[in-house]
Amino acid sequence: MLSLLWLLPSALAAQPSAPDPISAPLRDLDFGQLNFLHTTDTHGWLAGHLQEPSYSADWGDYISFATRMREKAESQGQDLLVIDTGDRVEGNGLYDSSEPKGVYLSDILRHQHIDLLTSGNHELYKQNTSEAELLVTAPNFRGNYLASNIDIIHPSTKELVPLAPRFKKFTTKNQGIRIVAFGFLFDFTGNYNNTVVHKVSSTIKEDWFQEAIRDKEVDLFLVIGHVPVHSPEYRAIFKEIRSIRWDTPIQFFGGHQHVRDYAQYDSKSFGLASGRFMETVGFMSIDGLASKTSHQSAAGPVFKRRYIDNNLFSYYHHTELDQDTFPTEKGLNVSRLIAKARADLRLDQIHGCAPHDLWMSRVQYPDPSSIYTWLETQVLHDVKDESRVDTPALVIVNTGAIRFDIFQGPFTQDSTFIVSPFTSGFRYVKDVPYEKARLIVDILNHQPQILSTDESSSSTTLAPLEQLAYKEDVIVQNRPSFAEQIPMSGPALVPGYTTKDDAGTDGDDTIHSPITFYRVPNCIRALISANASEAPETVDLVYIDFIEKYVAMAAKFASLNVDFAKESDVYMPHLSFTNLILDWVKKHWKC
Ligand SMILES: O=c1ccn([C@@H]2O[C@H](COP(=O)(O)O)[C@@H](O)[C@H]2O)c(=O)[nH]1
Ligand SMILES: [Zn+2]
Ligand SMILES: [Zn+2]
Repeated sequence: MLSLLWLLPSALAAQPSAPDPISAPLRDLDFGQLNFLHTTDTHGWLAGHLQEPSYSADWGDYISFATRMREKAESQGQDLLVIDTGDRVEGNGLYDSSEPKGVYLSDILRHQHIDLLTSGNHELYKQNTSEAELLVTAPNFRGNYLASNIDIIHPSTKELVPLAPRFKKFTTKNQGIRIVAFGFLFDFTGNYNNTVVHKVSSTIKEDWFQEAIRDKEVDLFLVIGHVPVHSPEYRAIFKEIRSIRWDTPIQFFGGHQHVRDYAQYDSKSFGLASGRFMETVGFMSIDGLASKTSHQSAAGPVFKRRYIDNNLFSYYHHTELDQDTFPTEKGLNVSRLIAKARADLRLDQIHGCAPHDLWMSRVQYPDPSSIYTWLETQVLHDVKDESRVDTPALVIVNTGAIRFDIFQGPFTQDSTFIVSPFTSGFRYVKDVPYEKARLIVDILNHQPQILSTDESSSSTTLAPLEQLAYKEDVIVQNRPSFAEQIPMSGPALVPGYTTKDDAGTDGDDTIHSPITFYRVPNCIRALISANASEAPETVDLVYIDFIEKYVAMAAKFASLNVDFAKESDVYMPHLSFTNLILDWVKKHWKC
């Protein structure tokens, strides 16, 4: 059923700086015997989106929402489980700007009751991040953190141990549904060497997994993971469980691609992916399941999904509450904790003012409003190593290093990490023929999205297109909105998510008008030369160090005979990509 909800004035929202009111027609949620709320790829955005009304609820509001939803489910004798599938870190000042990183974030995160959670790839890029998962996050959610295919070298004992239990069996409180749950990470290879990510295909052949799926007292297999729902990894897990249990329902929750998506594997197996950056709270319900005391319904279980826009107005609607009855004491306290953390970290400190919006994929590239054109024509021209000042350089950056758009107006301490949180610096190889350097960029750009959304290939040659392109149409279609405001002259639709998935086009709770997105290349480049009108013969080939492996592969393809391990060196020591952008903003964008 659709209802029109008038969104309330910002004064009523939890954050003092929450954006102006919007109105939006909403689709309702259908509760079932077993209900789920799902977040993924929150990347530190626990304060919500301060500049986008559609996504302006914070983690405190989400705590109130989960509590009220659980109350609603339980009042009907049903169950509710809260799931998170990783990439909780890197991408927002609330995580990245503290010293050490993450101290405020983990203290905020732990207040949500999460029934099952797992790790993303971002938890594993650096040694201290994965150790914080082992020593802080997993204990904070004791018994609920699962790591079916991740081991870590314990910092005290130096032994390789599972990051968390491999799986868990439990029975739901109200319905008595017996669940066996797993927690996977996709076949990630970019982790620091203190962790081991076992391939999904070999993990599912291990004895513990084989025994777990042979358990006959199971009403539902629950597979949560930082894995795209349309992926070879989830397909393999589905097939393995099905080969043993032909009839048991399987619910998957996934992430990593930052899209809303829903996969149907068979009539009793579905997977939900719930976007990114606290824009989306995924909702699933299942009805007709067997339990300790009842049989599966004759017609089979019914699965329903909904993608909830993360704002108070959706929350009020779905809980049938209002600004007086919705918030819980705990939720309000967590919103205050977030506000205090933001103040301590001075996240509203202004470094400069953007003269206009700069988009990642809302405009075609190149374009004066493309963030990549801005980088190529302006920011990257500040990449210059003092010791190489007289040598032309071709600078290569992966577009995936940029994580979010820049809105016109203040560029804050928070924006610094929202736009690019990565600490990678630059490296270079000298005396590269200019034509070969250009060819390397062309080769990189003729590959699938290896440098933007996926690093699962461990191949030593450049992978063929099909190998890495996880359902690219989904990546392009189900992109997030920028929630631009339409003037309040009636129930006009707000631009936003218009998701198309395996169940159709009715998944989003909020009915939006669509937004067009454009593909961007894997890499951009800028030639830095005193004599820009003339093509140099040779250049310093400068690249962000995160992509060295790919640059080296492309160089091989371009017949450039360089041993990157021996012949590359640091360029502009101590400069991270994040700081390059920040320094440029401070210098050029006066308010
Ligand atoms: O140091 C880094 C780390 C990551 N990236 C980019 O991010 C994606 C992975 O992010 P997800 O949130 O897991 O999708 C990776 O493919 C790179 O494009 C980076 O540029 N630098
Ligand atoms: Zn992510
Ligand atoms: Zn990821």
